[in-house]
Amino acid sequence: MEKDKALCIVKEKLPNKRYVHTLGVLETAVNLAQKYGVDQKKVELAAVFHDYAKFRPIDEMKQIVVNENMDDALLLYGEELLHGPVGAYLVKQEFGIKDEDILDAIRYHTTGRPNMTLLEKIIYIADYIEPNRSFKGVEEVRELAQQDIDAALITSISNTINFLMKKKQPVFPATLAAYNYLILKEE
Ligand SMILES: Nc1ncnc2c1ncn2[C@@H]1O[C@H](COP(=O)(O)OP(=O)(O)O)[C@@H](O)[C@H]1O
Ligand SMILES: [Fe+2]
Repeated sequence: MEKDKALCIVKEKLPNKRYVHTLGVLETAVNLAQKYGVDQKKVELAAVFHDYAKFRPIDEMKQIVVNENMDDALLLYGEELLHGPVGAYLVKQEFGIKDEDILDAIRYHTTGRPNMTLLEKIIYIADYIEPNRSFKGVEEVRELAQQDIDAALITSISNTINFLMKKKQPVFPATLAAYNYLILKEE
């Protein structure tokens, strides 16, 4: 599918603010893909569709997790975790996007996981640092992303874990595993 067609599809599904966020992720991800040498077409589709399912009814997303035998843990760590895996499922079903690299980047964009592909890392980081984001610590990750994508990932994942812990919210195990994987690899 062409990027412009994908953009038309998500524009219909997302409120304007989320669509503008998606455009920011697209621009940032394409930039990182050029820097790190990742297929531009794959990065474009993964970026445009990453939040495709964000505004689906929670019950519908939970039903898909159950019916499609996805990881049960997705039902236990907060509703925010549903839209990645469900989005990957829906873009395959509805638009015939079968490229597993693209689907994985959509699937894991919220939680991360150990041993992420470069495409997954780029979507994760682009989601975190796109120009419309303005939270404490974002500038440091923007700078790291230009030097060392793994360093950017360690900082953003660690910020997210800290953020969840401060609010006494549960942390999805794959996110902790992603952090450990990156730290152990550094040594
Ligand atoms: N590892 C995690 N475990 C549990 N909840 C998480 C985790 N990572 C992110 N979240 C929740 O998901 C929200 C962000 O989802 P994400 O897909 O990264 O962003 P977006 O809002 O752009 O869709 C966070 O605000 C947080 O509440
Ligand atoms: Fe998201």
